[in-house]
Amino acid sequence: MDDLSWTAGLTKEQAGRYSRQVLVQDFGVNGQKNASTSKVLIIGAGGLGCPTATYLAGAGIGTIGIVDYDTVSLDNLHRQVAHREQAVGTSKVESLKIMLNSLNSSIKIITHEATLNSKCAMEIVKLYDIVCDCSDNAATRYLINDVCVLLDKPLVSGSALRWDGQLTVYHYGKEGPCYRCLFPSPPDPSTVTNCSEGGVLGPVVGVIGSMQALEVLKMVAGLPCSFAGKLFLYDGRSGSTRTIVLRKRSPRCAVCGDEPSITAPIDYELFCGAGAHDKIERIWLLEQNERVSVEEYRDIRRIARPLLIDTRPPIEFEIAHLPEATNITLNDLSKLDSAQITEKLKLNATENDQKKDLFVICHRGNDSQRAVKIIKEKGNFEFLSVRDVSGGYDEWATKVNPNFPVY
Ligand SMILES: Nc1ncnc2c1ncn2[C@@H]1O[C@H](COP(=O)(O)OP(=O)(O)OP(=O)(O)O)[C@@H](O)[C@H]1O
Repeated sequence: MDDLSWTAGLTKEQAGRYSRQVLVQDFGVNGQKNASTSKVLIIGAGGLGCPTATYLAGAGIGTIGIVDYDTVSLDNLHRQVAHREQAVGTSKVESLKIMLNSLNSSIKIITHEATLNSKCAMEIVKLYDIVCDCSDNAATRYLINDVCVLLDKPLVSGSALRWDGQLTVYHYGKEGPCYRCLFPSPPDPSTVTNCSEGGVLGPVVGVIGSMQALEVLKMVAGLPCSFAGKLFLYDGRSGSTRTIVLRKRSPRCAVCGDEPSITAPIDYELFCGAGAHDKIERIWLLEQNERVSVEEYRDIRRIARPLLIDTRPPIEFEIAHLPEATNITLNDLSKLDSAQITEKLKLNATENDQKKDLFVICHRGNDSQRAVKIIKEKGNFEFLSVRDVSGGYDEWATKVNPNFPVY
């Protein structure tokens, strides 16, 4: 009788090494066997890539590919925990490979010391089953997204800045949106910042990178992903988390829509504009008390359906309003209690258990400020934040949608 007949397909070495995760219900022997034949690509060997790769190597993912063009610098070490002082000045992919090999010599590590760009991305990505975006700039995010759609690969995407982190799984399951469905056009460089400007705390990238690894392990075990079609937000400062249900795939998306115009990688530096490199989107990282500009509100409603109160008189509401708006005048707002306001907003049944951000809009941005004050004074409100849209419908018509009727 050989070893395999009584270890249900795991070798003696595997059964011993991975026993503590094989014992986990729903992961089990099947998850472990799948892990050993899976090929996962990690793009970016930095703050997110280090923890993601480390946990995947520890878990026994059979083949791990790493792409990065950069060298380790001293100011990387506080968060890029796989790199050591002696690696400063040397290639990040080599430094990470050395660490992963020392953790688990039974897996294969493939290094791609290169800038992932339109020329090489298809050739590299097609070698793998699952892709982790651990990069830090808009051009690379669009590139990875498009290539994953074109090659039909699931994409586990993370980002982090200052105290905050985000995670989502794109292009997994038929209805899930891709990055481009949510952000058809690149962020305005003036509204974004990066870690070298804004800073980032090491444990925040540790949390998000670890979660990226966990989503990969669920995929290889054939379990549902927790964040396909959802955006996980982590505020490390307050310790709070929330999960937003994202919009479904857009039939008009340029890459995954019904009639895609992008059928091969494009020029992403050009698409994102000069200076887009090393940028990270700032959406959802707004301070709680900030008013939102009409452009910010436009970006927020692109990725989720927000709750919106429109305080204008009913006759003006009838002329035109945003589809998500509920009409509650200032007068009515002052008479209603918090529960009645919530009831009027008719929280979406599938998101009932989730707290949401509430926005208020009016004609020019004056009443909306009063409304925010009134709602906050009531206390006990059910919302994560209450903010108004600065400039109201007037600015919406000038800066976002020139077809919106002005009166
Ligand atoms: N197109 C790309 N091809 C290959 N690697 C990339 C690409 N875009 C970003 N990266 C890599 O992704 C990693 C992101 O890591 P991280 O966000 O921690 O920032 P960093 O560039 O190492 O540090 P800092 O922003 O502090 O200078 C970096 O190592 C970067 O070189």
